Amino acid sequence: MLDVADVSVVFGDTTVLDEVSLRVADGEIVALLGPSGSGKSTLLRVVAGLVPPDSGTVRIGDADVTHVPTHRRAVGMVFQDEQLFPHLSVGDNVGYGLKMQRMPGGERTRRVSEFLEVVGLPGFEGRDVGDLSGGEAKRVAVARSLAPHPKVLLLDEPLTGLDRELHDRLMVEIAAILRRVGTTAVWVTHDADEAATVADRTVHLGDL
Ligand SMILES: Nc1ncnc2c1ncn2[C@@H]1O[C@H](COP(=O)(O)OP(=O)(O)OP(=O)(O)O)[C@@H](O)[C@H]1O
Repeated sequence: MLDVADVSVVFGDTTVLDEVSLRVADGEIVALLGPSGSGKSTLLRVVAGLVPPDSGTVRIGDADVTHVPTHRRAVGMVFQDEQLFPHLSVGDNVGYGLKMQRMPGGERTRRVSEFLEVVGLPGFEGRDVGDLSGGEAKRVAVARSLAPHPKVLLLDEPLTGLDRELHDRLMVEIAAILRRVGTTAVWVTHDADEAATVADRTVHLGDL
């Protein structure tokens, strides 16, 4: 589903990614481990189309997307400091990407409620995001990223900054959601235990 081949990224005179290759099968969850500054976020940003590689290719499904803009790559993202749109309801947050895709209102409403159910928050459409707990907000962010049916989901240390108990609970919950949906995902983490819990396979950036 995802095929990163010989990707290099150079910032100034520093080579951050040096001919990195990574393949992720359909429905597979891969954990990407590596020390701080090793280029994990940069690799996700290349897959997302936010950083153009200096060389190499990115394929998603059957398509070479190396030069395709982010919004046409069918990639979902969940970041560490994920911010929901504070001025939008929970439902409008989850439906945001669908609106961008110009999905008609009725279908959008159904898709939003489907994904709020998927993340265990049925009926939360009208809630104010400011009233959500940290765990609920994170699950809304996951619903928002999954609702447009991304071909690949990229998670960049999605649980960093949460207290241990919430971290451990959400780690299990989110991994179960991704499995249920059959999502193909790359999950960046510093934490080898988190990697072992959430992923089908763990890769170390230094080995790629
Ligand atoms: N746009 C940029 N311009 C210049 N240097 C950058 C840019 N983005 C990242 N870097 C540098 O590239 C290196 C890799 O950064 P990256 O964020 O990919 O690492 P990481 O493995 O995700 O780190 P962490 O685990 O700390 O988040 C770092 O040295 C960083 O300072």
